[in-house]
Amino acid sequence: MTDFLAEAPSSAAPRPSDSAGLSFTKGHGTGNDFILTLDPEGAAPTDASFVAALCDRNRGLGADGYIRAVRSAALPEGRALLQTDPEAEWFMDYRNGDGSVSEMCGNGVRVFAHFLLAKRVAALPDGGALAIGTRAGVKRVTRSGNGYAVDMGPWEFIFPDAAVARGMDALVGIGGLDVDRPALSISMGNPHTVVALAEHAELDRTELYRAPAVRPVPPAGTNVELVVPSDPLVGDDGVGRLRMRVHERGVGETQSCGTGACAAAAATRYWAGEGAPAQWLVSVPGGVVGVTFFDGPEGREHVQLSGPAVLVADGVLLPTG
Ligand SMILES: N[C@@H](CCC[C@H](N)C(=O)O)C(=O)O
Repeated sequence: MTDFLAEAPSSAAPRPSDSAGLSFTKGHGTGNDFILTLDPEGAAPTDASFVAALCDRNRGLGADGYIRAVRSAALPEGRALLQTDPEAEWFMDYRNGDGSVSEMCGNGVRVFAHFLLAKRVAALPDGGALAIGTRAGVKRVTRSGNGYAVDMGPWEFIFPDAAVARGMDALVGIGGLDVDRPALSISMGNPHTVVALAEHAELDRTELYRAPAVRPVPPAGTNVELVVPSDPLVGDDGVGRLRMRVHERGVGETQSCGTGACAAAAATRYWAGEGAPAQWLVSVPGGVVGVTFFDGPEGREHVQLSGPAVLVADGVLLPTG
């Protein structure tokens, strides 16, 4: 049994208050991995030191993020959503591996839906959608192939004036590349800075264990996506293709980032201009996710993310120290 809790600073590492321990499930979406806990009343620990110790790959269980499944009614953010969307019974309370809170996680929300269904606390009727509360609003998840598709809502420029005037709004210094690269800052509810590189060799030699130096940094920090559009960009099937690596805010380089894939496709589509496809496949180190742009019900363009969701193991975290 792990004793990592004993290594976290004692003042900052809340123990599971329940003597039965903290039940958790390990899951991933294209290698972006999470520790999930079913926490209907919102009582499980969220202290940043606890989360960082839990997610530590050498001294903890190891994960890119920690997700509590809390009833929306048990959290102020959730109660606010319930006023307009009473279907969103469950709230995805997402934290990065360093313990910081994020507004949204695209791979996480698919894994979250799969987790709720596996725990039989939610149901997804054939052809129906599961509404999930997040800090970036309510997301609707449906089944798609062997995985799930999520209506991620509209994408937005973070610095609209510069983005529209120049097609870029930031410069990014990246380890392993000698010259700063132009970038476009895009919000998927959480912030992203997308850099296009010309060649696969460049993408391969970038050092993403260090955070890229972004100027200007969006107000709440940013996730950085490096993309190489395929050549030709659009295949005979009318689908656009990209290869992507990502350095996530609050984590480091990860195998995949769903919101990052959406932002990367949105930026590349914007750069490609009129006639660019609505459907994209984004290859990440951990697999492939699909991104589709469509007209949302309120007349704004929405982004749909699709991909797999895998649950790996259940466990119980017992205090040992
Ligand atoms: N991997 C996630 C994004 C997780 C949050 C991100 N690190 C942030 O701080 O915004 C995804 O699949 O979208």
